[in-house]
Formats: sequence, C-alpha cells, structure tokens
Amino acid sequence: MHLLQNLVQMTGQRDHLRLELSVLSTFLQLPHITNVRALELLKLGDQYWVRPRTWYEAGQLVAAEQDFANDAQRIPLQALPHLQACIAHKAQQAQHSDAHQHTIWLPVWMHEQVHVCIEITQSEPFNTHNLDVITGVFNVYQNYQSLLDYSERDALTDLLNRKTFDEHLLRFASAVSMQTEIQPWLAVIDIDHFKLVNDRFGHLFGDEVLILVANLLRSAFGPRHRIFRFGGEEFVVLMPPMAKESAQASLEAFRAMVARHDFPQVGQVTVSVGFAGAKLCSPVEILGQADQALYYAKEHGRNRVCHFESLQDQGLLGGSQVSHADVELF
Ligand SMILES: Nc1nc2c(ncn2[C@@H]2O[C@H](COP(=O)(O)OP(=O)(O)OP(=O)(O)O)[C@@H](O)[C@H]2O)c(=O)[nH]1
Repeated sequence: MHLLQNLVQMTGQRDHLRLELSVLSTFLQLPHITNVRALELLKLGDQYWVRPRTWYEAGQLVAAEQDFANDAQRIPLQALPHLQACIAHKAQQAQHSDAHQHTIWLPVWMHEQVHVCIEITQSEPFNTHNLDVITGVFNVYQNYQSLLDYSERDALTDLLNRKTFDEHLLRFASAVSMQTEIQPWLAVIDIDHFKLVNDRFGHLFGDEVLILVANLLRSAFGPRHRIFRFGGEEFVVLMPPMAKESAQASLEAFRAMVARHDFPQVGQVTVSVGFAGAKLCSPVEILGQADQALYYAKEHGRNRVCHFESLQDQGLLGGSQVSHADVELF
C-alpha cells in the first residue's frame, strides 16, 4: 500500500527534479535498499562525466547545487565501468555485487541517449521478486519522465518550450560565481524579416526555416546550454557561466553560421541577437534586458549580436525600448 501511495505521489509531480526526488524516496521504502542516487551524465569535451544529482545522505534526500562543470563530485564515466559498458551496449540495466553490497544501474533512455541513471544499492543480493518491483517502479518513473519531457517541448522544433523557462533560468542564475565576469548569459535570437519568408514562400517553407534554425542552434550550443523556442520566430538560449567575450564569440559564430547556411528554396536567412548577463534578478528583468539589446540590433541593421550592458554603458539605450520587451515577451 505504501508503494502505491508513493507511486501516486510520484506521478503527481510536475517537474523533473521533484519527480527524481520522489522516485528515490519510493525506492527507499523497499526492503534491503541502503542507498539510492540519481546520476547525471554529460559529455564535456570528448569525455563523458557522471555526477550525483540527487541522493540520500544522513537520512535526507538532497540535490546538487553546483553547475555540472563546477561540481567537485563529478567523475569520468570510466570510473563506473559497469554503467559505462551498459550504456555502450544500449542495455536497460547493469548489476555488480561485491562482498558487502549489490548495485543496480538503471539508465533513463530518451531519444537513444542517457542523461540520467538511477543507481540502487542494497545489502542483500537481488532476487526475482525484488528486481520485478524495482524495474516496475523504474518503468513508471521512466514513462512519466518522458511524458513530462514531451509536455516541455515545442512540437515543431523539439526545443524546450517556454513553460519551464523560469525554473531553468533560476538554476542558471544561482550558479553565478563570486567572480562577476564569469556568469551565465541569456540570449534572445530572432529571425530577421521572417514575415517576408512566409509571404514569399508560404508557411510550410517558413516552418522548415524554423526547424533548420533549431537544428543549427542545437549544433552550435553544447549540452550545458538550454535552448528554447519562445514562440513564433523567437528563440532563447541560456548559456552556462563564462566570460562575456566567450558568450559573445559563440553567439557571433552562431549568427555567422545561420548567415552562411543555404536554406532550401528560401536561400539566405539572418538572425539578430541580444544578450545580457543572467544574474539573480527576475526572469522578466533579464529577458527585458536581452530583448532591449535585440531591439537595438534590429534597429541597427539586423544580422548582428548586441550586448545589453555594453549598449547601456555607452548610453545607447533609451527608455522607450523597455515597452518592446513588455509587448513581445509578456
Ligand atoms: N511559418 C511560421 N510562421 C510563424 C510561426 N509563428 C509565427 N510566425 C510568423 O512569424 C512572423 C513574425 O513577423 P514579425 O514579428 O512581423 O517580424 P519579422 O518579419 O521577422 O521582422 P523583424 O523581426 O523585424 O526582422 C509573422 O508573419 C508570423 O505569422 C510558425 O510557427 N510558423
């Protein structure tokens, strides 16, 4: 009965982190289980890394507070050879036992990739009944996870939709380090004269441009970035902590990549970009700042990248543009 109640509670969650904590808490109700962790996997450079994202410690479930790259708990995937082999073979699970404990790894497969893996350790060897219950709970969790994921994505481009933006931004903003020049960034990217694309070539070709721009965004920005389609021809990228020059350089590289791309039938398409530091202030404020920089880029020739704080320091932003942010975004 306890298990059923836990499953009900688990499927009542509306965000990934709470769902993860809820599944760990469900596993902890099962007999013999001594430890459970949700591991996050990420490719940095050409190597895969793992870190515990949520785990059980001193009688409590806790979540990592650090950005993945700065997390001292991250280890190379090779350090967990059974999990590494499991992923390499696209297997559903891996097990390992030593004299004291028995561990099972259950990777969450989504679009043929693994970003999360549940690790369960128990004092007794796994038996058939025990494994049936564990995999049953895990399957409910995995199905629910993909349902949540589906509800968070834009149907046309498969990028994140706007629904979870605030939550992602909050996580990025709380990763701000003491060095103020290294900070997360928020960029608003808008396709130039997109109405003309629709008018000249029709909505189907317009849609194809949106899909291709989304693909270019995915290839330009790595897994530590979060890419959203905010609606229409507007995209938002949350960039992990870095120096302003690096943020500017990667946005410039993306802008140039779009300008170089040959869009079928349509030919050349350009984008304008505005970006601002994603400090700990309200999402509305940060979006408003990036949007003011975007507005400036649109007003000054399009196909360019503008940085809010630089424009502000140069006194190039009037007060009137703020209303654009209100109209466009809220
Ligand atoms: N094909 C397609 N068009 C869309 C979609 N969503 C919004 N649009 C169109 O995007 C166009 C946006 O046009 P505007 O906001 O006037 O901006 P613009 O023409 O890109 O001009 P600038 O932003 O000033 O460079 C409108 O024509 C919308 O109908 C979509 O999902 N598919």
